[in-house]
Amino acid sequence: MKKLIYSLPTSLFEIFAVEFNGYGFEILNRDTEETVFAIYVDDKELKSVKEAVQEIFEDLGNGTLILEEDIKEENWEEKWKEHFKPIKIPPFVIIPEWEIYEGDLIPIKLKIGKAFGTGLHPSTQIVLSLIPEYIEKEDSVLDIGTGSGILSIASKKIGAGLVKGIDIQPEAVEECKTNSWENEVEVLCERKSFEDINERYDIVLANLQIDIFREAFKKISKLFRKYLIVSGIYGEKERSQILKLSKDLNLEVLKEVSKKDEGLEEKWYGFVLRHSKKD
Ligand SMILES: C[S@@+](CC[C@H](N)C(=O)[O-])C[C@H]1O[C@@H](n2cnc3c(N)ncnc32)[C@H](O)[C@@H]1O
Repeated sequence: MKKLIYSLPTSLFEIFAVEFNGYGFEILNRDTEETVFAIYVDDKELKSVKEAVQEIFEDLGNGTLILEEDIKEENWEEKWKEHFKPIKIPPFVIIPEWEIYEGDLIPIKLKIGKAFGTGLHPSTQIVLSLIPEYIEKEDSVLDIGTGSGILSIASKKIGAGLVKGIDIQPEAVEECKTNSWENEVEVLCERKSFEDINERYDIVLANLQIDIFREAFKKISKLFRKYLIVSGIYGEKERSQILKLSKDLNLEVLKEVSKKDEGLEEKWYGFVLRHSKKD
């Protein structure tokens, strides 16, 4: 097992985290200028992980590997256990699968894996906070880019009917299945792109990226009946872009939520949209 310690300008860190798809980080130090973080990686994955990080650094035009050190295999799980504490986003609490929770919130148990959706990211938290308000009992839900399955599991736990979680990454689909099983809820986890979905769902959850929305918002907007919950929008520029895309498709903004991430200059945004009555 290796510990790779990297440094990035703080303004770029979240972009990196999204690009790197939630592999799992430990933030060692963060101020407004710089974020220092560690990635723990299996020896056999070392080369591919380092290359993937390097490629993103090149795209971002910044980022440095500070240190690479061996860590003992037996410390590995303990390391994660230190890092992942319960995250409360009422009415939900996200807990690592080894944790026992006895409070009043609705627990979502997650195994630590490679897929995005640990619950730490503001874009995930925004959707979680909107789910109880907009999903009614027995609503059908399509969770585009399900990652760990976190949003599908939350939907099911508050009473949704059929819930489908799709992702193009095979690891995500596996984690969606494992986590649904751990939480004793039935989610249909499938390896699929939203481009290949043709049926409509009451609710569509889409915590994706602006590039995807720019290219395929029309397609996504055809997949929901009641509400489309969009997240993964970072900063004022992307916010204006999504508002323009919505207006062009006659989608009405019912709610806008933003969340500041410590150390980052701009905020993350999420939106609840519905088909405008004029449609
Ligand atoms: C930001 S993560 C969201 C994970 C989780 N839903 C959450 O809210 O934490 C976005 C996910 O979308 C997936 N994705 C990207 N393009 C996709 C597509 N065309 N169809 C389905 N999933 C896609 C990625 O593999 C990734 O797992």
